[in-house]
Amino acid sequence: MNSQYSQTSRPSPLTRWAVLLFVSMAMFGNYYIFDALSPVVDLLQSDLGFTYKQIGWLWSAYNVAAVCILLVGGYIIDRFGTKKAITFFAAVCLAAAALRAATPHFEVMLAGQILLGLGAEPLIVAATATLAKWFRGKELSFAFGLNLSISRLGSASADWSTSFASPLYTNWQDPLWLATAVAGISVTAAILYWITENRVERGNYQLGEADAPDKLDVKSMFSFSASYWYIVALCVVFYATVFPFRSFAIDYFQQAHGLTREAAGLLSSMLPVAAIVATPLFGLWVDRVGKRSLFMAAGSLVMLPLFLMVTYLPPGPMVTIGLPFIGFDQAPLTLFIVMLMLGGVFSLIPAVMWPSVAYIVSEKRLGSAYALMTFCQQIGWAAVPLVVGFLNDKYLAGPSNIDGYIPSMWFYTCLAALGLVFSFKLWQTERGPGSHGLETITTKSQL
Ligand SMILES: NCCCC[C@H](N)C(=O)NCC(=O)O
Repeated sequence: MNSQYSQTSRPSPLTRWAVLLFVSMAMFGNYYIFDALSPVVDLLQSDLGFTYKQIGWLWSAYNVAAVCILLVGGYIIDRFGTKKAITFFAAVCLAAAALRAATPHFEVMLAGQILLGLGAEPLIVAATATLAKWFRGKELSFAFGLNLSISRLGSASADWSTSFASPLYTNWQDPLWLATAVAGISVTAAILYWITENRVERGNYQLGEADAPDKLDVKSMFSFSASYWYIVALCVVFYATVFPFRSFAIDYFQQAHGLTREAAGLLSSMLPVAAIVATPLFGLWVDRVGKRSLFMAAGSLVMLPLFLMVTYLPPGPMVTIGLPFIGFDQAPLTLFIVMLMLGGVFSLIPAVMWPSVAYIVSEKRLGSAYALMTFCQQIGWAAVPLVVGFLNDKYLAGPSNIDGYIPSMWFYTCLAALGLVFSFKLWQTERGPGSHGLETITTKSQL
């Protein structure tokens, strides 16, 4: 596979950064649409009579669809190229967002979420392939970091919409139409990327080929090392804890802690906001000092008590939270501290975990390794909202019975405990003869 630009005919840095901007804007929309459902959870219940179980299904439908499409998404990207694939999948996300907003029927909304899973996850894979194509041999890690930060800005913006678009939150539908408009930005950005790449191709510039997009290589997947499987296991339980907690967080803060929707949105947005700033910084730090599995174990340890802290600790005094231009509101100190710590973990573990795979797996198997990891991630992430929705319904969780949320908080804690076990096993392995250098490789040692 030719993976290098020809030195004489490389596109200008400006073109490269324009591509990063367009692809990242497409990802911004992708993350916004996904997260736009969280702030309307209580409205779906009050206006449409949805149960927590049904809402759990809305989240899980996304993952089930993603699991299916991940098996063929790589082929589609390979066959049609990244510019067509990104535009196509962004258009699928737009259709999904419109379908989800169009009617009050659960089945139609479920179809919208399935369509979103079919569009959004392969769009992420196509975006990764695009960055690899345009930035290989250049500022690839930095480009990935910026791309993830802009994506997380999409998540944060969906949370902030409870403040900057608060007039829309008189009904369940208008915030979802806003998400559909944001999906339009995604499609526009994808088209701009297509035009840019067309110009580059017409100018006879040579672009490197991306790594083969993520495809599942069933034969070789069982020969990955123990360290790889510990990372996959951590990935599964980590995202199966954080993403579903985020999905239910705004509603949980409103119902169990009596916060306004605005305050709950601001509090929930602390997770992606912390990640926007801290993820690239943690990446730089780990590159300098190594100790990757120790960092993952430390992150898992910090996460362990957080769900019990929000459940059992006294709320403490009210503090002002928020950001200029977005808004300010009041929230209990305990929740603020917990979300700050969770934001730290949400920055640290992804910043260390995803790049660690590259030290463990040979370059030619990276595509399969990441595809398999994402595949497993989706399965865990699909199951947990169903369990949480079931537990909340079974124990009649709600403002008049806030103890009904305790079982789901213990469930998150059990998952976090499993994460600690897997990261500890990884750390043990990486300190022994089976080490891949996760603890020792640094930017200095590679010079
Ligand atoms: N809110 C969109 C979910 C993105 C899922 C994606 N497969 C993923 O895990 N990305 C890495 C991350 O940390 O966001």
